Amino acid sequence: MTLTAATRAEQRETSLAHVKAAGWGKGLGTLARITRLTLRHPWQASAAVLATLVAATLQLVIPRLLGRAVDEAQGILSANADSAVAAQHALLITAATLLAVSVLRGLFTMAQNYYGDSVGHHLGYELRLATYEKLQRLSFSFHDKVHTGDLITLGILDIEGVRMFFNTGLVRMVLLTVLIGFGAILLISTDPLLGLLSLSFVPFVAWRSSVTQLLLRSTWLELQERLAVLTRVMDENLGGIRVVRAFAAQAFELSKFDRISEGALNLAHERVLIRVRNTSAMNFSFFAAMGLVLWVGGGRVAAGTMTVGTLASFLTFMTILQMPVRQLGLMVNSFARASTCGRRLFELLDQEITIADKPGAKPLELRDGVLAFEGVGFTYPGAEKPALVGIDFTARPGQTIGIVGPPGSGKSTIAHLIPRFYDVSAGRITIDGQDIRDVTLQSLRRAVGVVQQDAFLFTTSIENNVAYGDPWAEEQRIARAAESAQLHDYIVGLPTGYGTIVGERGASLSGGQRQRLTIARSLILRHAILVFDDSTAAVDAGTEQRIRAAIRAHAAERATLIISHRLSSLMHADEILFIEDGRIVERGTHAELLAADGRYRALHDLQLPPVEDALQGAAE
Ligand SMILES: Nc1ncnc2c1ncn2[C@@H]1O[C@H](COP(=O)(O)OP(=O)(O)OP(=O)(O)O)[C@@H](O)[C@H]1O
Repeated sequence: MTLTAATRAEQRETSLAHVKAAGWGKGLGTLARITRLTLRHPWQASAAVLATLVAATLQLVIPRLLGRAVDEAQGILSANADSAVAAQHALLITAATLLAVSVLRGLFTMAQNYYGDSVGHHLGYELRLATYEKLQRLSFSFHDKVHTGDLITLGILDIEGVRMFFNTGLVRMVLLTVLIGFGAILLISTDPLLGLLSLSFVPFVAWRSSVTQLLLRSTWLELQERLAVLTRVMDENLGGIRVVRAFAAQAFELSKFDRISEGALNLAHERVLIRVRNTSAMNFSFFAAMGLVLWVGGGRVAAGTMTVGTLASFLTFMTILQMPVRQLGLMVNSFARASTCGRRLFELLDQEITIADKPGAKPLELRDGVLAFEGVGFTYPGAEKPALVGIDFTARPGQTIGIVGPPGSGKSTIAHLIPRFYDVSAGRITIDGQDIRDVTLQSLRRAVGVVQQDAFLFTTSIENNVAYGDPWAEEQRIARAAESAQLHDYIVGLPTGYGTIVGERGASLSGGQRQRLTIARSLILRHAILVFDDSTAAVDAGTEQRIRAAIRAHAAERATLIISHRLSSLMHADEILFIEDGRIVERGTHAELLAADGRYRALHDLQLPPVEDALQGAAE
């Protein structure tokens, strides 16, 4: 799924024409699925619908009672003293009934809102959890394609669109059907002409309010898009604040922000205009209809063919009906929004998880921890050229394999295949003879530790960052891992030591300190196989040597892979693989590769002039 493109395309799917073009069938399928999800809460959903039915019926009774009250009041005025008492009594009963019906209607409307919202909130909670869980399990090939921002939008705005559907779409539909449907029957059966005149504003207001809401929705989506760009610009500006200041680019950044901000302002202005224009048109049609009813009805009252009370009940009914009819647009909007948001959300929830446990997969049985690549080939999904071809090597416990090669040659790809971030396209990878695709992911990832190029840290204490893989690790273990990563002395020198909170993504630490913290995070877990993917690039040579010595002490019982651009990081390895264009083009020990006088030798002479080499050798 290319969500970025889909998002852009679907965000325009908002005007009436688009809703039609999108195909009612698919849209209805999505709405049916949302409805099925809401039915997982049958009690609350039934209570909401029942309360709506009762509230709407009671609302229909109010104009009748009011009309009767008016007739009774008129009766008091025109009656003699005796019958006036009886008429007053009747008016009191009608007034009390009216009050009771109004209070009951209020209570049932409260219940309708409470249960309607409750179903929506439960659904929102479930969908948020399901989405987050899915995102945790989806393979990297999915995350490579989809922009993180789009996933966040999906997790917030789209779930909101689906969540609101029950109350603002379905429940409102029940309310409007009862009010308009039964109301029309009541009015027309009382007086066909006056009934039709009373309802004459309904089609126009329903049409205008639906079109307005769809227009507002399309501009709302555009506004969201512009605000998202504003957020991105601000985020980038703050993230790259040092670059901006260094290039004295504040004025440029400000004008960029101002331009997008102005676009958002214009759109907001457009929205206000749409709303104001349509509200005026709807008000006009309503009052025109009311004028007609007063004119025709007034004539009938004057001719004595209709009571004042009946005319009053027509006018009251029109007033009551006005608001729900205007809300028809909100209902149509809710249907359109739920259908778009739901389709996007379900597309994500239905994504196939390509990297998953095979049915009946067993945990990895670790005996020695021998890692073997057997003729491994790999092509990234959608890529034309393979990233790796025919990779063969074996790493035994206590052994170190060094991997070196030019940028983009496929070194990190080798690291990503071992914990199954991706599955091989050819050949196989085994640990102690077991194909890693046949064992459970959990057991595999417990056995393999990858210290990644990108030293990502969480905004929490240093202690929590080191113990991320094992939150129950004791203090000594945490300190020992930090010591091996040559970070302990620095940490204890901090005023709050291991409790120091690292800033956003570790911003308060230097690049080298961040890398050493991620090394400590991996060392604490005692993986059977450890992979360092260029993870000491930001560490000075002296510190790196000390880390290497400490790792070697740990590595006595594990297989280690070191990927690096810096030869000094891997020249001590038992076997060094020189990768180019995804193939091993040279292999051997440091001495063998120097003697071969090939690419490795050329890189060596470039990086380590003879004097430094001698010093390195002495330090080993
Ligand atoms: N997620 C991805 N999707 C598609 N192609 C990718 C992806 N990641 C890497 N590649 C491509 O695969 C090839 C190998 O990339 P890889 O990251 O393994 O190289 P590398 O040797 O580790 O590079 P460097 O030394 O710069 O880190 C490159 O051509 C790269 O563009």
